[in-house]
Amino acid sequence: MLIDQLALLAPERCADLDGLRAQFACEEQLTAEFVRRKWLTQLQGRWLLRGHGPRLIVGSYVLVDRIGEGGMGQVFLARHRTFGRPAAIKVLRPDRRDNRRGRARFLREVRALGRLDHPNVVHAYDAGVIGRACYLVMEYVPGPDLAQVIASGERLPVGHVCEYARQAALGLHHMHERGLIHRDVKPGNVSLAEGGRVVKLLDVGLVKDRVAPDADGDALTQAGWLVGTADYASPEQVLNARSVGRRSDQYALGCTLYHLLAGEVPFTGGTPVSRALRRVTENARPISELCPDLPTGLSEVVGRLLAREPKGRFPSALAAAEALAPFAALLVKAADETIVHISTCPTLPTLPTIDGPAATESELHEEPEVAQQIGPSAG
Ligand SMILES: Nc1ncnc2c1ncn2[C@@H]1O[C@H](COP(=O)(O)OP(=O)(O)OP(=O)(O)O)[C@@H](O)[C@H]1O
Repeated sequence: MLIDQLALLAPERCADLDGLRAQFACEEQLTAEFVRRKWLTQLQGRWLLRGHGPRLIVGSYVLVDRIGEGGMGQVFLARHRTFGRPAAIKVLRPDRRDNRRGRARFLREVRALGRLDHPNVVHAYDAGVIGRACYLVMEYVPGPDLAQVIASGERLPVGHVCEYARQAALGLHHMHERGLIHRDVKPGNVSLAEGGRVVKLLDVGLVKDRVAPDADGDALTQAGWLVGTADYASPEQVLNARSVGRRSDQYALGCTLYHLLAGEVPFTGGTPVSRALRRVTENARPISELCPDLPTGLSEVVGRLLAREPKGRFPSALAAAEALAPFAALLVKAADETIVHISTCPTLPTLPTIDGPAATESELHEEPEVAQQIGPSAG
């Protein structure tokens, strides 16, 4: 049976299998029963029923469920087949596979992550190609990400926000030391792990490699700030994506920090493009006008991160982290409980687990669009 061959069931379930097999006429019914019992996820059930079971296996991992999709990739929750540890697998989107830029951006993320090793940057475990599908296996970061926190309407304590920004700055410093510029720092790319205690920078697909620039110059990301989110891009990135430097990441981090503290981005109103252009000619409204109760000195730190000229910012992301430390440490020391109370964020999606909700009959028979695209027979 395919389920056995793929070793999809947890070992403790296998003891009950013979009895169950006797009760069901065919493998399809048995698969549906496994999903009903939550021994298989809905994704696994759907793909098995559509005959795409083998595509659930990606290298040493088995796909568990779909986490989300970005401009470049579809991201899946997966489990190591031997060790059982979770991982996130990003697969280049089917519509990008024949696109030179799409592939280049994906491979750029793979190469960049392979050079990084820092607690505040998502770890890469593995990468590979199956058929035409490139994939990247990463540390699974359960979240929520800071965009989800903002969307939930929950206003985090200032100390927590500063600690998150401090850790993100340390992650950026590590990247900068290795010649990489993130270029897409925004709340959605800053995610939380370990119950909200640890920040992880995600999605380094727009990274600029100062050590080994791409053969096609920087044409790959000329529109980088548009690809990223215009509300967080630095003035120099708005003017010319090629001119970004390490301090551009500080500006984007400053916008992220501002958004978390004030509940809005530094420039509001108008269109995304008009907001981005205003950044070139205007200073951000001082955060102290929106948040008069911030601790003394924090507004200056935010203002320095948001300096229009890069030379007005901190000399390094490490210096920015050090400047944020006094505002972060005060509250982080006192917090020995989970920092972000996910249950109080009503809009956060439930992340899929093997014990997710049971599938409905119609969901089980949905066309597994993604499955068509993964695996040796996809190409
Ligand atoms: N290592 C990871 N662990 C858990 N979730 C992840 C991981 N990497 C990405 N994700 C989630 O998967 C989804 C898609 O991520 P991805 O990085 O592909 O795109 P994005 O940042 O949403 O968009 P874009 O690539 O266009 O900037 C997001 O919800 C992201 O939070």
